[in-house]
Amino acid sequence: KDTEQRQKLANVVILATGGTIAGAGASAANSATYQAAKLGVDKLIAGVPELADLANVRGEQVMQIASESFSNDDLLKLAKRVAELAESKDVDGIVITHGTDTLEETAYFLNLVEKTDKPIVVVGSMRPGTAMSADGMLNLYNAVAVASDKQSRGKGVLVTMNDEIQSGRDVSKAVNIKTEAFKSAWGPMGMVVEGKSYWFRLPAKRHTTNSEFDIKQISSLPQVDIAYGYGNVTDTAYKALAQGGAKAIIHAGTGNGSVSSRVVPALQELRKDGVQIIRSSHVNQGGFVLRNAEQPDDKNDWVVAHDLNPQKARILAMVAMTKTQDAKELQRIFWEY
Ligand SMILES: NC(=O)C[C@H](N)C(=O)O
Repeated sequence: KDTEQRQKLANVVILATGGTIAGAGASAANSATYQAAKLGVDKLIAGVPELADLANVRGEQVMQIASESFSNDDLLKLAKRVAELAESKDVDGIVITHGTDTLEETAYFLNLVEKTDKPIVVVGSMRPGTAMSADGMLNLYNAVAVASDKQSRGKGVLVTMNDEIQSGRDVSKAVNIKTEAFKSAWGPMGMVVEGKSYWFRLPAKRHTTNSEFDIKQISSLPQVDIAYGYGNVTDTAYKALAQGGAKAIIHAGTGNGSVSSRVVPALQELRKDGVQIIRSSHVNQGGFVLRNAEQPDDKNDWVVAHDLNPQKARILAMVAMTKTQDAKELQRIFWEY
């Protein structure tokens, strides 16, 4: 392309972290059996030559891992690099290729801590590039399309999977074997079709430039762990997590974040010892925990996670606890973000 045409296109940086979108299987029939995090970012970009029609694209390999192994240090490393790039005058948008298992956690983390209105789009795939009907190429094409579109600015961190534009706050991996894997209880924000975005909704919760959190002020994250609620549950896991150093425990509760009578006394004790107790729900898609329903949260000084699933509640608790150790203040943050 001539220089004049190139100058008109947006500059998009692709930060690669691994996942199935960079995966490879033994044969084209292997859609589910393969190794994640094999291909480098240059190969990913070379695999979709049409990206050059959308933007001036360059890649950086930030890490090369399957996303189930993502650590808090990895989150910080990635978020700090995103912040540096977002400040650069010659970057208009950022795409992050990521494994789908914890993609919803990273997208929400970035949504909370990046102080920019430039588009940040997180993307993955359900099938490796070597499989028949691989979904990574189109997902990546859509991510670059959204990241280079001025309309995407100021809408928080976005996720492009299966032709949909989802809010990084709301979206969650709800299905693990289909390409239609990512859903939000509140619906997608828009669609991308043939490189063009169509928008229908805006996020109502605080994010990015309107967030009180800033990655530049965060150098470490407190330990927050999750324990699961089910019939016949005991308090063993909760006590062990606290003993292991958890500053907050997310209760991945049944229904409305309900807590078994066998577990309640231990959680009241742990709260007295300074551990934050955050009631979330593990119902698939559409958990919604009400304060003082099911449990007397005011009396116990516990927090409810609102509509955040347990893994997203962990992210918000870690970020919030870089600023406050007060349960009432944590609750305000859980309502607002
Ligand atoms: N589809 C995927 O990307 C799954 C993979 N285990 C990952 O999260 O890295």
